[in-house]
Amino acid sequence: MTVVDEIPGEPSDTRGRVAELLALREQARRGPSDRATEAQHAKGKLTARERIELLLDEGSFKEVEQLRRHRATGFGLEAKKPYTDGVITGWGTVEGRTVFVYAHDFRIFGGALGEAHATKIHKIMDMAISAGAPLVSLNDGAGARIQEGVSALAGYGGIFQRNTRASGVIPQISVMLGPCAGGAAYSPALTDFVFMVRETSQMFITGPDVVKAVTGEEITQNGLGGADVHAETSGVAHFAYDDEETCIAEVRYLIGMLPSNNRENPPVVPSDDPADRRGDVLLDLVPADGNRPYDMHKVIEELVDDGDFLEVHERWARNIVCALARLDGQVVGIVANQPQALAGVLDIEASEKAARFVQMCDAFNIPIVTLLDVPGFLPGVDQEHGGIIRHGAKLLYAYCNATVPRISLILRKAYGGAYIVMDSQSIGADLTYAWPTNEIAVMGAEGAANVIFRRQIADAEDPEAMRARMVKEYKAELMHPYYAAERGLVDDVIDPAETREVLIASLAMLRNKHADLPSRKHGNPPQ
Ligand SMILES: CC(=O)SCCNC(=O)CCNC(=O)[C@H](O)C(C)(C)COP(=O)(O)OP(=O)(O)OC[C@H]1O[C@@H](n2cnc3c(N)ncnc32)[C@H](O)[C@@H]1OP(=O)(O)O
Repeated sequence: MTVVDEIPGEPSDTRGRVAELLALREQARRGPSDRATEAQHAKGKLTARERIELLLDEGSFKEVEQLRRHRATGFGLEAKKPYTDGVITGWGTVEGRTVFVYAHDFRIFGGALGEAHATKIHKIMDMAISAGAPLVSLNDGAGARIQEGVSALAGYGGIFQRNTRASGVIPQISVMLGPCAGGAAYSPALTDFVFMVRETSQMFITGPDVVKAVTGEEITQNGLGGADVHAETSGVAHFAYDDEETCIAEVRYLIGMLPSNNRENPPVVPSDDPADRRGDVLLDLVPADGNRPYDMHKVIEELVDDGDFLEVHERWARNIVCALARLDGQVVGIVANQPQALAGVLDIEASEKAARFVQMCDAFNIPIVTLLDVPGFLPGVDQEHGGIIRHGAKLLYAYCNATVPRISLILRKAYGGAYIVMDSQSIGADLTYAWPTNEIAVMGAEGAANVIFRRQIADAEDPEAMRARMVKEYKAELMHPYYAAERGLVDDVIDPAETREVLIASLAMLRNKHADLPSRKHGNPPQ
């Protein structure tokens, strides 16, 4: 394939040159062959350009290095030098705001990454960082291009380094739309959000063949690294959808909730939902009895603008809910215990999930609202041996480090370390509220009485009667709803129906909050 063969006009004048350019562009846009496009569609997948069209506002895409080709040799590569080199890069807009994008073209070398392909991605990442705009990768690639050896591996290194440098500076969103192996799976893991599509996208470090050779385990690609696995079990994916169209529409929705970079605030969308709307339904929705479950989603729905929220990691660690929503038009990150799953305890996965979310909110100037109804950390050998101490510490560290406005609200119980960790006043919450159903203590009354009145209970003629008396005494002394308010450890006890109004007024007061951390290279957070 040479340029000369394809010149439709006379190249010696400018019109001929322009005709040549248009022909080359058309060739690059079309891609390798109709057959390759049909094969891509037959797998239930869109082409890279079709995906970009769905992501960006109509007609806004500006491509960079469309005519780039590789210069690699060997293994027949000299004869196969397609334009774009298998990745389409550029920028456009989402709801009028600039967004950078790169999209692997699976029709070219299976979207595998060679040297030219990698440097195109490096360039667009550098542009996104300089311009201070989000970067979206539409991944459908087979990892390092085998024929290019170490050059391909080095290309990945350049991406990882830029992912890390861009972390907390611009939002980075990875959309997985095909089988992504090796390096193609690591870059997404460094980004803020990972989206996947069921059946057609997979992520793994080594595929099923290698797994079988090394461990003897037999498993399908989806069983090893499909969307459900990563959205429910591993926590690698934040979102999973049934088709590419819905997935990419949700990426657009998420972008609308995020600032373009860490120096901006998230976009405010004026809301018709009254700031002082009462939530009387909350009085019945949350049972006063701390042991009765309810769905925290319904509480969030009642509090936020128009009942709309975007749940992150919806199906992983369901005992904690992390969601982006708006209160009077302003984006907030909500972290809430879910009494409906594992009674809302904090365990290893819930701690990791919430820690990453809090960290993301803090990086991108999103105020955090924490809704507590937590019986404590989950006890057990598995949890202790699995490192609940260091995983729980991640959440503690993330909150302690966060300088965005932070408001916490205790709905019912908040016991022990979990109370402290979930944005208590003592670790820096700007405002803490409690409903009159709150119960804050080191532990539940039964457990507490068994420890501190052990001797009295053992020595009593009727130990059960003594235990009941001591539990009652402990509750009356320490577990009444105004114990914390009397000590200034919550700023106010509020009527649940007025929660929305209180949160909105508090956020408005905190809008210009400014807090500096001591100068340091970086912290050393628990891992
Ligand atoms: C640091 C790292 O990234 S290490 C990881 C290196 N990558 C890998 O080990 C993955 C190797 N590839 C695969 O396992 C499979 O190709 C899969 C799972 C990604 C996709 O499988 P399928 O959908 O069946 O596609 P298929 O295997 O036909 O590949 C499509 C085309 O891409 C090519 N291709 C696939 N992977 C690569 C690669 N890593 N390098 C170069 N070309 C590749 C195939 O040769 C094929 O080319 P052709 O159309 O000219 O025949």
